[in-house]
Amino acid sequence: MSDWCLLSSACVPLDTYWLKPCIGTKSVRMTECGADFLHLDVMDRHSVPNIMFGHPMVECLRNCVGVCVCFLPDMHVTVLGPEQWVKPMAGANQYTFHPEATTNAGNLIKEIKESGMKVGLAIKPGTTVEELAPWAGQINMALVMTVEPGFGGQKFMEDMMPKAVCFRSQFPSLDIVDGGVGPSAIH
Ligand SMILES: O=C(CO)[C@@H](O)[C@H](O)COP(=O)(O)O
Repeated sequence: MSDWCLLSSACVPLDTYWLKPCIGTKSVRMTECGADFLHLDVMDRHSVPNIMFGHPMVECLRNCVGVCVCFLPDMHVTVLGPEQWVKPMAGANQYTFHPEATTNAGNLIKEIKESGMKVGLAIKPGTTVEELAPWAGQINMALVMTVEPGFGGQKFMEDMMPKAVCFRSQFPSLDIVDGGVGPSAIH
């Protein structure tokens, strides 16, 4: 038997040591610059072709950010079976899911509220306002996606604006757009 071995050090980016210098510091900076809350994209590769954040991140971020600023994360959950992550994410401020990903949006809204979180409903570019409207009276945020979910840095889809305008006129406190919002999109 040979007498050597390789030593591999685990780098789990889910403790404050790893998070604080990157996401933690950036989150604090965004809040100091005027962001009202943090929007954390949760992706599972099945619902969108990307993987991002998991529920342990809520706790870790709270530990490294919460001491400095008011920690109000909105978890934008773009996964198959969004029901399964409600309890693990119960420390977040808001749980935003896609009605396209569940067969029982009404029940999920109830579960999220019972877990002490606000409710957001997000619609992909291909989903109509009509699919979200029936829930408008029960939610805190309607997220009209202005990019296809999955990646940051995409171009703002101007043709989604009629949906936002429609929500703003019917439910003045609700609509918000997500994706590609930068100086060129704000006019
Ligand atoms: O939910 C998503 C993408 O799936 C969005 O939240 C984007 O992550 C927004 O990124 P930017 O367009 O602002 O870079």
